[in-house]
Amino acid sequence: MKQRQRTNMPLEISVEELISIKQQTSRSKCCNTKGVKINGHRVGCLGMEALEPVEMIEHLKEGLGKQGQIAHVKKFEAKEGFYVEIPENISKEVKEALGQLSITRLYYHQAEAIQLVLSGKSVVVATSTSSGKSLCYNIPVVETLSKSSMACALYVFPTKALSQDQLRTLLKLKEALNIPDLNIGIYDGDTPKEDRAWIRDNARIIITNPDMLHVSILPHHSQFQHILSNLRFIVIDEAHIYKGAFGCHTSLVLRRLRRICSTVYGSNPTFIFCTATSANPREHAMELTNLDNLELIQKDWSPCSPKYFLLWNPPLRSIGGSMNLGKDEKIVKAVLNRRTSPIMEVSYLFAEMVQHGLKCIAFCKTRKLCELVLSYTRDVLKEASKHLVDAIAVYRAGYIAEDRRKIESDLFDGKLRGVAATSALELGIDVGHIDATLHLGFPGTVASLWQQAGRSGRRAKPSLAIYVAFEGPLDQYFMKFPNKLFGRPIEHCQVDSRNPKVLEQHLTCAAKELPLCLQYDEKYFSFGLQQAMSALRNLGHLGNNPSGDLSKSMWSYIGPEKNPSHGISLRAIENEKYIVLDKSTNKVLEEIEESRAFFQVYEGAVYLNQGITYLVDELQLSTKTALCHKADLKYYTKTRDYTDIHVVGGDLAYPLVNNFESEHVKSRAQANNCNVTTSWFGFYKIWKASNQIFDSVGLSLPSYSYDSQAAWIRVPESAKKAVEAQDLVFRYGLHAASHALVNVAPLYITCNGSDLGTECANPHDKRVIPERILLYDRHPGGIGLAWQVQALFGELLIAALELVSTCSCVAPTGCPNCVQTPACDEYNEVLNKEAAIIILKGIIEAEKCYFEQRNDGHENSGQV
Ligand SMILES: Nc1ncnc2c1ncn2[C@@H]1O[C@H](COP(=O)(O)OP(=O)(O)OP(=O)(O)O)[C@@H](O)[C@H]1O
Repeated sequence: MKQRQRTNMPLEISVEELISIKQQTSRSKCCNTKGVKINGHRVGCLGMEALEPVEMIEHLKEGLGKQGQIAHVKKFEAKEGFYVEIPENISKEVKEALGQLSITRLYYHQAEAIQLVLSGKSVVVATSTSSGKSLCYNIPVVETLSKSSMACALYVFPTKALSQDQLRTLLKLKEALNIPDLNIGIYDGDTPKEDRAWIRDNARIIITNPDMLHVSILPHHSQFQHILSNLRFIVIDEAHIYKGAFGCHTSLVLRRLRRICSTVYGSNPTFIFCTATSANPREHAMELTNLDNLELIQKDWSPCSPKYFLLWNPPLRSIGGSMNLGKDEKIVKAVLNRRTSPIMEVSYLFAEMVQHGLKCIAFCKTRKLCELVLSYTRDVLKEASKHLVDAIAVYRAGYIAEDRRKIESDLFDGKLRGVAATSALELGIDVGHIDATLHLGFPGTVASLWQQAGRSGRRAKPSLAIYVAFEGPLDQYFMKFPNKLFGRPIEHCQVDSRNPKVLEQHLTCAAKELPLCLQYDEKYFSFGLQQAMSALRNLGHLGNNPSGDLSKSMWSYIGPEKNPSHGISLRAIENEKYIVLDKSTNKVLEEIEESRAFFQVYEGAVYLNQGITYLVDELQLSTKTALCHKADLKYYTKTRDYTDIHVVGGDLAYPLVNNFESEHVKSRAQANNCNVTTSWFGFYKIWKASNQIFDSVGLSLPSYSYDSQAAWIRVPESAKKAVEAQDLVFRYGLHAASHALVNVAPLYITCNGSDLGTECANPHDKRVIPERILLYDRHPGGIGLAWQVQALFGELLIAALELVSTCSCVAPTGCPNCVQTPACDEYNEVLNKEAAIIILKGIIEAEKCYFEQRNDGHENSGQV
């Protein structure tokens, strides 16, 4: 097959060029200048004309974006697809079936993947969103299964929604193929008990997830004899999801699966991985399975339409009228330096998209942000085009599965014109054509931003993506240096399958499934096997029969648990949930994980769901139920709480990287297991219109604890004294310095600001907080972030100092660009920027001195 050269270089367009393009071409189609006003500010237009993405950019320049919000426009040029004929070795029947689904030719990469798979090679396909990855596995699977009546396949998806989506696709293909005995079934937690035995015995394609493999299929593998003995293919789609702690667990589940297939059932299935683009797709897939060889396909030959990518910086606040600059110039300047709310900006943009016929997903980092964006967008639509108020919805975790399926299909059918969604919609669930995506803040990784933006323009039409910046340093950095964003390399997918703790956990499961044998099992579990097995023997979890030559080397599970897999969760999923019930309809509105419940529902809380306001009347702790009713309220509520971190010494979840010898800036930071406890003691009632607190109510709720990991460093006594010598309060400085580290962390490690927490000083709680800077992993159980932070602590301290000392803000409490963070448990109340600078300098100096002295000591003792 001959490859053709294509041009897909991104083209930079400056705002000035855009203006001149606008002047040369006709005026924007929408010339309704009246506009929607909220609180006296123009927040959108009244027009309803359908606009193409490029026209929308013009329209925004003339209207909503008039205050210079558009910091940059980048155009990704369209590229043509490179098609080839469906290979000759694909049967006439399969070709005809594909024809019925309008697939008459293949993209070059599809044909390449299919040929490799049919020749028995395992592959990883790492091409862009909507590049036809599903056919890379569906064609070889149906081709093989239609020829051999025994052959089977196992499909693994990370979510139930994706499994449902894939089932629909496969059923269409099966219908077109007309092979009645090609039974396909989903085997997950939602599969009714009465259907399970039939699926186990009859399905030739089973669609499942890693959790189900772990707790059900592998522990009861003999019940799956039919499929495991005939297993020809294992498909792992959306493989990029398997990273961090979840990836580590999944890799060990996949190794257990390979071992059982080969040792018990004599099958050696071909693996087909599909993944979003990452820096290391092949290495990542190999680490997930411990396969020696995998063919990589990453050159993408699918067509794509042009995409316009806008960077949108909310305007600086304007203060009108009778302002007396002379009176307190400093404070006025500080206020002037603040930008308007990115949440409002996204809401206005969302309304514009919907009004002008661009189907849109507004990606927000948290569930609460989704609800706020929906609610504010509806406020604009009420003024601009009332009939569209219900054409938008929220899509996020927490909603019951049935509600989410309804939103997916309404979006697909066009009943909905837009959704405000969390990353739950980032994965490839087919919601039909999307024209535009909005991104409220940087999602944490470039890979994730491209994945989200890839949800629009999936067919041949141009599309638009707008990234709206928060005031935080990372977002502002990208607004200032757009090329740093567009040129930023895609991150690696990190999996550490050698984590000894996780390996031991899965070895107990593996030994229960089939006795372990060092000689045979090292090829699945690598070199850590011997050490982990001996640890398990010492714990009394593995036992052998010493009488025979063979049985002596076979180690069975003899530990205390009947089903060891039941005690091991692959992802930090909480099983304990609170339900929120609408009293008047008895409808369950949401299920909230226990760790988050008391932030949202308590007696007197104002709770938002699909943009509707409810008042919580009662929280029943015994039944874990919050009862509420719809209420039109002019205020919202915010809990008052504090979080204590108890660092547990010794036993590390992840091995400590001894960064004394590494290339990183040296520091004595440590990473330890920790216990995080949140206590709630009250809540504020705050007027929506003015953001003014008007009431404070006490609360008595049980505290909530979870285990995680933290990285921390001690503050030297000299730094504390230096702060106090300036008449500054140490705890204010410590709090601000800790925030600065949280703010710079996403520049160095793959995470969101909200993934990491720190010890936040509470204005009403005068307890002494430990003299340390500590960053902890906010995910119950931890996802390995503390370990990454610990290795980079030296760099983070230097970057934090630079951030705070170069920030031009003048208020003692700093600004969101330096020491404030939206993730602060204490609403950024107890902060002091000047003291933070002294503390950060003090730690950096102390660490430098320590290592210099250490080096001198080594040299003096003859060591280098
Ligand atoms: N060879 C082809 N010819 C025409 N259309 C195709 C071809 N291959 C795939 N498509 C269409 O492209 C769309 C996207 O395909 P698919 O969902 O498989 O992409 P994907 O890469 O798996 O997407 P995601 O990254 O979101 O998971 C589908 O509508 C599919 O029918």
